[in-house]
Parts: sequence; C-alpha cells; structure tokens
Amino acid sequence: MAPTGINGREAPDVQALASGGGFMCLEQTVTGTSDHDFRYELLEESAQFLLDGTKHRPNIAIICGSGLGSLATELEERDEFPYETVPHFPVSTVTGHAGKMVLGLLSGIPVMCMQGRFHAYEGYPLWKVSMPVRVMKLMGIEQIIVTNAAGGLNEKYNVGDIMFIKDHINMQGFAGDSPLRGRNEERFGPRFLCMNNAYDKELRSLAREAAQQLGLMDIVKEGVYVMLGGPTYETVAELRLLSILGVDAVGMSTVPEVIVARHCGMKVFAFSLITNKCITDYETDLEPNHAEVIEAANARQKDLKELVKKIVSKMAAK
Ligand SMILES: O=P(O)(O)O[C@@H]1C[C@H](O)[C@@H](CO)O1
Ligand SMILES: Nc1nc2[nH]cnc2c(=O)[nH]1
Repeated sequence: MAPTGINGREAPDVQALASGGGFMCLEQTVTGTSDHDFRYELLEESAQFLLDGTKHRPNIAIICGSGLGSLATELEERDEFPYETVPHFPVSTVTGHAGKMVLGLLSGIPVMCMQGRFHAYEGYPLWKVSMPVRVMKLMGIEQIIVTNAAGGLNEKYNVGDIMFIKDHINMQGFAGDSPLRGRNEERFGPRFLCMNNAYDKELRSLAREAAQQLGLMDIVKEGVYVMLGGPTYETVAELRLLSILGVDAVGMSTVPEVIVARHCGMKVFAFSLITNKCITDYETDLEPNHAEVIEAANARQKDLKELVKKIVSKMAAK
C-alpha cells in the first residue's frame, strides 16, 4: 500500500521527483496545492492536439488581454479551440476573456491567439497561468506579443493610451514566487535567467514604426508595468508606493507569461492599454471597476487591431 502523506493524501514519491520522473514542484506536491502535473510530455500532448487540429504553423503568438480578445476575430481561416477541449489546459473564468486558442491568418501571416488568459487571482499558481506559453513554444512560436489592460499610474497617461512595456517589476518575485519555481526543465531553458533585456528592443522599435505609420504616436507611451495579484484594485497608499518605485502602469497579468517566454528563448513585445487612471488621492468618489476596463478596451479596439496587424507584418518580414 502507498504510504499516506499530509491530509491523508498519497505521499509523493520524492525519489522519483528528485530524479526527474515528474515535473511537479516538490513543494506543491507536498502541500497538495497542485492539481496538475506539468511534465514536458503533457505539454507536448497539448501542443500536438492543437497542431493536429489545424494546418497553420505560426511563428508568432498574441496573448489578448481584458477586452482585447476581438483581435482574434480578425484572423482568417480560423481554427478555434476552447480551452476546455485542449488536454491539460486550465479554463478562463474572467468576463472579457473568451477562453479559446485561435489559429489563423492575420494579413496573410499565420498567428496564434490566446483569446483570454489565466490569472493568479482565479486561483491558478503562476506556472499554470503561464503554461500555455510553453505549449506555444512546443508548437513553434518564437515571437510573442503580450497585451493587457492596465491602470495608468503615470500622471501623463490618459485612458486609451497604449503603453509599450519597456520593463516590469515582478512583485511576486519579491515575495519568493515565480512561474519558474520548482525543478528546472532544461529542455525549455536555464535555471537562472537574466531579465534585463526581457522586452526586445528591436520589436519595440518595429512597433514604434508601426504606430508612426498609423498616426498613433500621440497615444503611444513607453513605460514600466507592475503585476499585482489582484483581484482587488489598489489602495491610494499602494499606488503612491508604486509611483515612488517608478511604475507607470498597474495590472494583474503579463509578468509570469513574459518570464516563461524568455525562459524558453522567445522574443517578447508587450503593451498595456490604459483603461483607467489610477486614483492616487483620497478626495474623490471615483472607483475603478472592470466594466470601465472593458469599455475603454472596446473604445480603442479598432486602433489596436490595426496596430497589431502592422506589428505582426513587420515581425514576419524581419
Ligand atoms: O488580463 P488583463 O491583465 O488584461 O486584465 C486586467 C487585469 C484584470 O484581469 C482585469 C481587471 O479589470 O483587467
Ligand atoms: N491592478 C490593476 N489592474 C488593472 N487592470 C485594469 N486596470 C487596472 C488597475 O487599475 N489596477
């Protein structure tokens, strides 16, 4: 009989884990907080399932943030895979996140869109939030565009601005959490990863060129993003602290995906759509809410689609 572990669960086979038999974080196994084993072979099964269901072989992927999912509806010759049909995938539970993987052609270029992402506040550990990025890598993705809706903390930012992310502050990392926590999977990347050039300069420059050609430079900014755990929006004191730290935009996503993308060698371009202004004084009755986030995203839909199309064309041509 298998030995009984914590809370009556079957005790983990520590030796098998240590020798590489599984790819579950040992601590998650022991505490029983993981309901999913993300062994390389399981990710390969997810990737193979998607590849088997489509003729498209994209090199570029796009993660659509809150309210930005309609980018995926621009794809021609679309193949759509609701997350619940993809082996080993989590499901998306947030309004404004359709919860599908969509492959198709954007201006004739094969791309793959995550129409809806996973967030830590939905109850997912960071490795699970970002596991689709590894599946993308196994499908052949080399360049990724990560998008999000964020609050504008920089006083110069307005609702509707598009902030190209030049850097981030990994708050979860400060607290000891990371999507790379646990045994390192060398087939994806190294144990220790540098992050000083996480956001690719060349892709950012292509994106600026695209924005210029579309006459969008008035609303394009470049700044630092921070991911907080959510689902609460920030207190005034928290925002004042973040402002001192040099943060320009505040959100609840992106950072784990970018870390995992860099770990497996993808080039990253990311932007935040500023959907609300962060409230940094006590003398106001204004309150941020998800409805205004979606509304602001809808209002900027057309420009964003044009911008992403142009960026993708440039990425494919380089
Ligand atoms: O998925 P993203 O980061 O675009 O969504 C942001 C963060 C929360 O999910 C939501 C809050 O309104 O918008
Ligand atoms: N944390 C956070 N996430 C957001 N997503 C959209 N707006 C906001 C915001 O103001 N704060």
